[in-house]
Amino acid sequence: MRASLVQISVEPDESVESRRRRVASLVRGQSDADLVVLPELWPVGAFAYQEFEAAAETPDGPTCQALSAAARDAGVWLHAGSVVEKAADGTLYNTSLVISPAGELAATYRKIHRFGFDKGEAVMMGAGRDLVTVPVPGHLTLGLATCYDLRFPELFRALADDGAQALVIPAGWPARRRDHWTLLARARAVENQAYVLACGTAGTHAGVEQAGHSIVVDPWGETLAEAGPGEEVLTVDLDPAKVESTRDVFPALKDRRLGLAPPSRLRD
Ligand SMILES: O=C(O)CCC(=O)C(=O)O
Repeated sequence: MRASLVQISVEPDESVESRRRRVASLVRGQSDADLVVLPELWPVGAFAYQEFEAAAETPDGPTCQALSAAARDAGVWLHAGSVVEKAADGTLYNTSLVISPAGELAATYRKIHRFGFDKGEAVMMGAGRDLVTVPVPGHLTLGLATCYDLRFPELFRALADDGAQALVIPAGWPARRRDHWTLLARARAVENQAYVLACGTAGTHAGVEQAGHSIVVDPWGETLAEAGPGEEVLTVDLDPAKVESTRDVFPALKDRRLGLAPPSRLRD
């Protein structure tokens, strides 16, 4: 399975509409891939809180339409990163879109852990509640998470329990915590014996310099590829058999002692 992570630069001098056109064209250029992954909230910028309301759309809105056409033209599965979703009741969500090679919206995932503590996304957006896995026929089963979710290992263990073999994490991770990003990406791969495909943004928006450094880690924890800080496409071949062989050769997941974890404590 060939995966291409498209690390997009998000800068304030480019409009949402022109970035959408540019990104659709970048996706069309990835027709050699089976799966293309984009970052978190790339249309508006993950830290452009003031613009969330104006940029909000439905899951099948303009970003989905532009990217569905691009996925169909390229013949790829597309994790289109996330958009600001406005639900029917007016609540905003940070929602990832997965589009099939036929250009159909195959899955959505609302970010469960909202970033910002007492401001930004944490107060402006609703929290997702559903785990989402997406089988890519003939390839790997994807487990979906977004940015700050990376800090919550229990989410990834639940995704692995649900059959995830590749953990796909679009992000808008700040440069000043770049070490956490790569460390946690590797940790999630090692502890779940799964591929990690973590796609971040480049550039600076809303005064927050982005880390870039998108990274692909294999189920043994080896970094297969890591981007630099700027706009870049990272292309990596993944071997679906490696997940099962790693779990067979080093069957640590079988040694779990269940019942030690506290019950789920999702905040509203
Ligand atoms: O956890 C972090 O350090 C960054 C998280 C973040 O930027 C986000 O979730 O948007």
